[in-house]
Amino acid sequence: MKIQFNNDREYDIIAIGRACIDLNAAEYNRPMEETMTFIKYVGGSPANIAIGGAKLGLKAGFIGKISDDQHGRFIKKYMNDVGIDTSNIVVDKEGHKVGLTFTEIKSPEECSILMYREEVADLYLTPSEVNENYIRKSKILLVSGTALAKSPSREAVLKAVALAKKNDVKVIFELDYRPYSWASADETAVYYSLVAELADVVIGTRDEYDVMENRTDGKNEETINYLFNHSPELIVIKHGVEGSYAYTKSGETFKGQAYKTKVLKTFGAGDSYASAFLYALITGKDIETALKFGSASASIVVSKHSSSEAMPTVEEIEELITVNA
Ligand SMILES: Nc1ncnc2c1ncn2[C@@H]1O[C@H](COP(=O)(O)OP(=O)(O)O)[C@@H](O)[C@H]1O
Ligand SMILES: O=C(O)C[C@@H](O)[C@H](O)C(=O)COP(=O)(O)O
Repeated sequence: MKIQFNNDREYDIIAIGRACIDLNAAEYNRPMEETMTFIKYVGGSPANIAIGGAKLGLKAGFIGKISDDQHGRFIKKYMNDVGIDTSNIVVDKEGHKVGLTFTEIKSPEECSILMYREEVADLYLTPSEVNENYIRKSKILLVSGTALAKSPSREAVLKAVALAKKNDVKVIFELDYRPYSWASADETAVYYSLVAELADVVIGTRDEYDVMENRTDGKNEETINYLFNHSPELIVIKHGVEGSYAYTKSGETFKGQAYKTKVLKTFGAGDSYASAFLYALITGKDIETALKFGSASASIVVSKHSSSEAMPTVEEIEELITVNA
């Protein structure tokens, strides 16, 4: 099965949500309390996915809100420099700052992130800052679940999803669950299921689907039976190093294997996976190949220091797949 996209569109992918700052521990194998130096990168899951896509050659755009300061300008310049259209990134005029994510690398297996997301600019994106004329130019609208955590960003995203559906733009919902911004598990489940039911493709980890279903120990079969009663035609459920599954509405199941690598840190896997998986779908590859692209991209990024800057090229991904064939 292949997903059909509108090929007459100027953009391959427009992402909506946060563009932030990652501060990744420069010193490895120690807790954050003992980490004194951090290296700055652009971060934020949807920004990382757009950056990954642009590095693979996709024409990408971004809808979001950044701070009117040095960090906001750094983000915009970086995104421009990698070829992302930033015309629909709004600069906040009310003093809201971009989110910061500090990362801790205690060991390759034991990594964590610490997010500073109080009153962040991205959650102040308003519906009036979402433009139909922009969204209609894209094949895909990539929605990050975190952008649903608070109003007015929540309504801005719901407007974007409605406009995408009206204009035959495929809605890809990356569950991207970050507990920090949400008021309660019930609220998260309400908005996650609302958007998942409207999306064409849903991507998330098993744990994130449990958040959507407001349960623990959920089963993939139950998740797909529920979602295939609604709009989704493709559902991707990731299981960390155990690999990932793609399910199609027509009843096929595909399994993607993780590629072994020398892991430096575990974060960045999900965003690199999503960008390469979507790249493969957009360029007409089949789902099995898309799973390989996602897994290979993630394998490359977990072996490097950043999430955004480390995003691989098509050649690097293809080489890894070939070596492991
Ligand atoms: N330690 C690892 N080594 C190699 N590949 C990995 C590793 N961890 C994850 N991956 C790859 O990244 C994909 C997404 O990882 P996962 O941890 O499920 O997502 P997230 O980062 O969103 O939590 C996996 O399906 C796998 O292909
Ligand atoms: O999404 C964020 O705001 C933080 C990211 O930029 C950070 O690099 C990260 O945690 C990525 O992890 P992933 O979701 O496993 O790809």
